Amino acid sequence: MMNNAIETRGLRISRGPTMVIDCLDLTVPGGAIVGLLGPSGSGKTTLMRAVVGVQVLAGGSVNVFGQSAGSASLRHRVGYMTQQASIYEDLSVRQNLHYFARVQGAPRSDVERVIDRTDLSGQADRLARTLSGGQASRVSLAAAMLGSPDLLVLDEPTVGLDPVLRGDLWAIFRRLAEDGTTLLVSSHVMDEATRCDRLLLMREGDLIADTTPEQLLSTTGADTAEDAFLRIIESHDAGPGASRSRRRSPTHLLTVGKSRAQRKKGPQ
Ligand SMILES: Nc1ncnc2c1ncn2[C@@H]1O[C@H](COP(=O)(O)OP(=O)(O)OP(=O)(O)O)[C@@H](O)[C@H]1O
Repeated sequence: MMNNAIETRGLRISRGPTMVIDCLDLTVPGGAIVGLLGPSGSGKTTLMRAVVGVQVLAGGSVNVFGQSAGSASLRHRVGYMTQQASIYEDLSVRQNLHYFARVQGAPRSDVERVIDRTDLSGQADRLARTLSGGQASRVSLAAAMLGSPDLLVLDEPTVGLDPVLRGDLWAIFRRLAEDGTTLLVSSHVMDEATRCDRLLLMREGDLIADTTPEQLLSTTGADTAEDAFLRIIESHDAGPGASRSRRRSPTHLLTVGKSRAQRKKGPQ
């Protein structure tokens, strides 16, 4: 039986005094680029931290390929690229990657493979501090790719990059997905939605839409992903006081999650 790449059930996470994610159910099948989109502060990083197993849970479960997130058996199957480039500035690109390969127990030969896959051959011997933002992002991505993980969790990998560099990174993501890697990619740039196979829209810790780029546009009638998301958010924010048909329209073909207030009212 094929395990889902990611499955959360009744997931609850508090950060500081705030319950950031409250009862999140999510299923992500493997082998695709899954966009995790939502405004700043909606809980994308928190969810990703739970998926890679570095976040304390207040309740519920997170499974990755059928194993509890963070378990030792997943160590080589999950790669994580954090929002901040985590590389040593006084080492070259190649030295950084040799260091991370050693820490992660990845084969030495992997270093040249990931340099090649991220188009860093021309910069391999340059000190990391001399790299542009786009090149530094690719080094972080290359480090996450060491050991050929089955799931790559990439937290806002394109933030701050110009459209050309963003396009280059998305081309790399697509090649990885074609080779069978599952990618969970967060962004708050809504036009990146169209580059994904599947979309999860988060808002204030809730999953408010689980859809595809095509479905997103066709069901909302919007011309752009940004407009479509705004329509979904408006519909969702109509809240429990709104009529059921109003709440579900125009996103009735999407899997729209219940808001926290709706969940507290119980099944409807
Ligand atoms: N270390 C922390 N302590 C307390 N609260 C936190 C902490 N980190 C995040 N939060 C809060 O948790 C909520 C979700 O934050 P999170 O970083 O997961 O959102 P995000 O969608 O990834 O945002 P962004 O797109 O800006 O990275 C926010 O309200 C944030 O203020």
